[in-house]
Amino acid sequence: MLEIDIARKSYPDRGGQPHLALEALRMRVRPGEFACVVGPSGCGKSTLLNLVGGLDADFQGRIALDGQPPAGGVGFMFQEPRLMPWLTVLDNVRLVLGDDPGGPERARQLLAAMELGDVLDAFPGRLSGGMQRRVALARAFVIEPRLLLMDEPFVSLDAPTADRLRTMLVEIWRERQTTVLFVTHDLREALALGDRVFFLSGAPARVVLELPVRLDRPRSPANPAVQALQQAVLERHPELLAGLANAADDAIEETELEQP
Ligand SMILES: Nc1ncnc2c1ncn2[C@@H]1O[C@H](COP(=O)(O)OP(=O)(O)OP(=O)(O)O)[C@@H](O)[C@H]1O
Repeated sequence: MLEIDIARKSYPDRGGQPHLALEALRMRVRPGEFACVVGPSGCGKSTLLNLVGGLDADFQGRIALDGQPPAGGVGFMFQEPRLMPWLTVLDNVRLVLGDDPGGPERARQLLAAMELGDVLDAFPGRLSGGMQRRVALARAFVIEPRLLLMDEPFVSLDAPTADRLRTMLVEIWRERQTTVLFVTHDLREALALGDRVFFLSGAPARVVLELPVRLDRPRSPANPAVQALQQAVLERHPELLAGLANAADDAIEETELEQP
């Protein structure tokens, strides 16, 4: 179980005033659950992931994974793939493995599963944006993390590429039962991916709504059931609409594009 109880997280020095980013933020994520976090731009989503991943310890509160601070066994995937340009695809994934004897074989298998078996020796500069994200996805899973933190990993990709990556992510997640905390601006993406969606308020961010998603998988953001759920959420909680990038009008447009 991932337990997040953040009493306060503030940043110093904002025009002389401290900026209170998170306050009274509480979340519980079950083992193996795919949890999504949505919220307005700048509300503190990346801050939350940094605290959960132990990249920032300067906060008041408690974060525990199975009762312990979540040190080690935590994987990250960010908005940018953050690959080393001077290393090949295979070496980028092997880089995070340390001395793990089974690691290199696992790296090859994961890259093959990501349909990157033919470009193991290529350098990242030669790859498309979607391929680079697939390398980053393989790198995130190769350490077999207990917890995977994802910060808008599919942003700024075209829709079919992002969809394909989501499908691949859900496939590996289901095989491995990794606990995932996935941050996105896009409510439809959250509803397509998550077992549970946490909605954050504007700063100081706290959880204002927690929504279990019980739709069958596989789901895509364009799936009518996902769109209907999005509409239902926004009709019932119009206050959420203000801050979310994915306004209801977008959903209607996409539904029309889906018509035969
Ligand atoms: N190192 C820092 N020092 C000072 N203020 C910071 C720092 N990092 C973030 N902030 C501020 O804290 C707030 C939350 O930032 P954060 O990046 O966590 O939001 P976010 O929800 O991830 O944003 P976005 O949706 O734009 O990705 C913002 O107002 C930001 O300016």
